[in-house]
Amino acid sequence: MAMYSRLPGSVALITLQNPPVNALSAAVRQGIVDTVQRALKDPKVTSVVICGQNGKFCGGADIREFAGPMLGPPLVPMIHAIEAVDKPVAAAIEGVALGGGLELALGCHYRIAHSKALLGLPEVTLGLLPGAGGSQRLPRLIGLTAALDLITTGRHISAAEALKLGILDQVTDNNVVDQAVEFVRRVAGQPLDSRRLSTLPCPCPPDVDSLLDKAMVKVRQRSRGALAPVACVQALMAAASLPYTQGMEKERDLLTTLFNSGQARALQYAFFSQRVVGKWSLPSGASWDNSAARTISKAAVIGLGTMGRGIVVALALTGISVVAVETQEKQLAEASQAVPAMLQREAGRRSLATPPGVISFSSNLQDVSEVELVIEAVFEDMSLKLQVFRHLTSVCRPGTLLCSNTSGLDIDQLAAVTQSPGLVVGMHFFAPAHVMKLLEVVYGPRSSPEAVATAMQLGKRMGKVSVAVGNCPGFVGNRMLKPYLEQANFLLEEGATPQQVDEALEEFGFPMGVFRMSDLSGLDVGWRIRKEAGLTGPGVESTRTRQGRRYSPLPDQVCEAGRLGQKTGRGWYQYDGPGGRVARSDPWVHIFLEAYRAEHGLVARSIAPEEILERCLYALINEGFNILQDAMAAGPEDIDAIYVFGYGWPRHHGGPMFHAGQVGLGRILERLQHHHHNHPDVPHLKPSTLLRRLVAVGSPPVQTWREFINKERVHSQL
Ligand SMILES: C/C=C(\C)C(=O)SCCNC(=O)CCNC(=O)[C@H](O)C(C)(C)COP(=O)(O)OP(=O)(O)OC[C@H]1O[C@@H](n2cnc3c(N)ncnc32)[C@H](O)[C@@H]1OP(=O)(O)O
Repeated sequence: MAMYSRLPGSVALITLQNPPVNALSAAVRQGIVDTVQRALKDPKVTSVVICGQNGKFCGGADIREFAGPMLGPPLVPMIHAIEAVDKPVAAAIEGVALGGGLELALGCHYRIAHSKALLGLPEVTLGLLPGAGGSQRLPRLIGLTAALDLITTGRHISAAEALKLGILDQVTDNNVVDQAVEFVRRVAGQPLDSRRLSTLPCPCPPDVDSLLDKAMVKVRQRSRGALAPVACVQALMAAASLPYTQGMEKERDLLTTLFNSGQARALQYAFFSQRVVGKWSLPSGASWDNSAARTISKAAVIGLGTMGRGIVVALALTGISVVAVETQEKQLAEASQAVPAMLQREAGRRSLATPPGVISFSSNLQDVSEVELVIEAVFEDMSLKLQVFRHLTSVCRPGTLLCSNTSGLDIDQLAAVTQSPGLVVGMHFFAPAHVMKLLEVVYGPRSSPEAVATAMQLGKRMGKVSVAVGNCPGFVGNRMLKPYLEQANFLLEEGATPQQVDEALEEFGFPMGVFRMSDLSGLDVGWRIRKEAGLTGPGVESTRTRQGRRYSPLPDQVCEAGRLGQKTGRGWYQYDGPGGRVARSDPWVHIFLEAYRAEHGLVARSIAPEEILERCLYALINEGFNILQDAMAAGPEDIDAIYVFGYGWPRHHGGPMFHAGQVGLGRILERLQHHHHNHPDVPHLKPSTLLRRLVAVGSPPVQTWREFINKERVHSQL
């Protein structure tokens, strides 16, 4: 809806009303159309101000409406009608002007914003382009180069930057509506022609073709396979070369194509799943709205390796004071140099609302006695972690939350050695911990709702997408990674090369294929885990069946050859030297694979990219269904957010579970059955019961799975 009021004097005020972000729903658009007409017809009104209720101008088109048929007045003619008004119209921008919200403001003749407002055209992040005239008006206002940047990245900019770019006419620290009213009173009667952006030419640099070509190359590299960034560049090409009306036709055609693409649906799903995971719930019934979180102001981190350092920085960036503990003197000395530098760099990169927290370094575990929360980030070794937890429970004051940054060990085992098992949770960060957006908050059977709520809220304060997950080996992300890695190794045994596997996955949209990624992370990480699991190491027979299932000793043998990935300059690829970044095919690997196949009597066959994708992705997806079935994730959105924010799953494919729905659950089931038939010794390929149940009831949409699973559980079908 939109409210109309006549302010003393001659200004009409139109207030958008659709909490929480005044999205442009059908009712709001109808309200705008009606109130603008009213202002136009009222001879006593000489100027108009448009603002939003509750300190937010407008968060853009109502994304929830995209799933249904278009109702109510369309945005484009509505904005044209505002631009055509012969009385000055100003947008009074507070909070946000995003997407259609900014496009509405661009249709106004003037834009006045509060200094804390954020502006942007983030449609590209939803698989769309600024299709309410934004792709044609913005470049006419700020020039092609700046518009390319804003529209293809979708980034939000501050009012100060918007003023500098020429998007805003005025920025104020005072009441923005009062300022806008004063502004329009001042300009009433002045000619409006030059204020109608659709009538202006688009300022372009002399090398416009080369600029557009470079922009196209850049967007294709940045998000391989994504349609929207490419369409954004195409729309801006039209703005640079065509009259406004034809540019708008191009904008409409491109938008229609994008709207009908699976990618837009996937990206909009990803937008909502990011928000769904914040509304967490546990099988016990504890949830975000019935569990109180503690606000942490003083924390400690134990262990200052790569992960520990990143966690210290992430905490300090939120204003939390941190005691950083490392018992090895050399590591402590290095960390006390490196961490402040990391903090300074990162604080400089973000404009921090609060000053960073103070960090103190210590080699003494006793120094954590006064903190409210401890995050243990020592080496991934259960006996070492147990030792640390026993020590912590004796030195920390009662009520201190004890968290472990384990990537897959049993949280309950750690809780068992403490005096308050309810105050123990996992906080699984991803490297580098101060940069990566994902945090898995792991609850054990005894973790209290308060401990989970506190860890979830702390994650949010650190700017993370925090997802509550159950306590099982590997939790959610790494548990699903296991069958994916396993399939990749089996494909090498059967005839593929690391490059072929990586190329298929990168073509799908992963920034890095599985072997390139393993080289980056270090091959010894998985090697150590397999040794601990008794799968490899001295005394273990070198067969291709271990613990009753197919096993590939290939990655162990690569490690045994001293090839641990980028850090040793050799792994699945070769690099310029230790620490090198550019992966090149290595003849050693090809000879090694041939010798391995010959030793085991394997005949290499040619494997199509489709099979590579099916084997790797469907095995991973199948494990996702097992996780949902075991109630280790509350819903498919949780799994998808984990994969998008922590594992490089291409956002335009929504996440593994969403992708399964897009491909068709029947098809996934059929292909898993096919591959399991061919590889009966691979349990990960055996279709999960949940997948079968979903197919049996007609493959309902992903948004309904959560409810379905809960019902099935009640009726003991799972
Ligand atoms: C063509 C396409 C056109 C013309 C478009 O305009 S597409 C839409 C472009 N706009 C955006 O992409 C903005 C999306 N929203 C955001 O980025 C953020 O929500 C925000 C910056 C506006 C506010 O952030 P924050 O304060 O953190 O709040 P939440 O993100 O949690 O959002 C609160 C609830 O509002 C819902 N929401 C937000 N924006 C929209 C929208 N455009 N349409 C519908 N609903 C929206 C969001 O889902 C939250 O809902 P709940 O989870 O509370 O139910």
